[in-house]
Amino acid sequence: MMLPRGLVVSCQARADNPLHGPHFMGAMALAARDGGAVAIRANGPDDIAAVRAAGLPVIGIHKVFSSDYPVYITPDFAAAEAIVAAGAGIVALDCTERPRDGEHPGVLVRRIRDELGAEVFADVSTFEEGLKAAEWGADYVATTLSGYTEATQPKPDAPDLALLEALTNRLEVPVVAEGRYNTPERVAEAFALGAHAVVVGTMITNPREITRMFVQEGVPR
Ligand SMILES: CC(=O)N[C@H](C=O)[C@@H](O)[C@H](O)[C@H](O)COP(=O)(O)O
Repeated sequence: MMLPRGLVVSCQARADNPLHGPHFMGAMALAARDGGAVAIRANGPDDIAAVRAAGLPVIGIHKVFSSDYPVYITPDFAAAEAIVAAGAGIVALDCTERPRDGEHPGVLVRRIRDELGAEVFADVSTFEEGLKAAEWGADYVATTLSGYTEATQPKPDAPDLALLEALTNRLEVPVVAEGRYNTPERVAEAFALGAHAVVVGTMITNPREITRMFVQEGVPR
């Protein structure tokens, strides 16, 4: 198992974010490592190649947006291949069975393991999706997509601890908590419920959103 127990920091910034680009994401990864992160989650070959310099295991994703399909996190085999070539030892992908421009997630899980020799990190939104992903052979199951699929909307402010607990109670594979874990207390709660690791993104690596939160919640109107 490549992913140690502990805190994973997601270092991602979209094109509209002033911190977009491998230079900034590489620096974020070094900061996260120095702060005690055990692994980095990053998007796309360029950022993945840059965050590798931190020397931690990399959970790679490849976001490919489409106007026709809802699935965008590593939707096909070519996307997975590109991020493994860039240095991701673990490939995260959308394991919901929603329509996608790519292979069925069960096929992707098998091919990523067999043909690319990488571990598979299944991003799911429901208990049933988590069970299926584990059956397909995923190495980790994560709550990443809870709040982001039709079945789980509207998106709550809090993380989906109920889903986390249901999965940790049932599955043998390590379960990872991800999505809206934005305080140390919430991270601690996830470990108490049996999470193997917790992924934190926005609240560590997105200063624009952090600033927005301080302004919205702290500054009188
Ligand atoms: C749904 C989706 O596309 N999630 C993405 C997955 O990589 C990222 O945008 C999130 O930032 C990440 O999951 C971490 O979550 P949070 O930023 O809430 O700590």
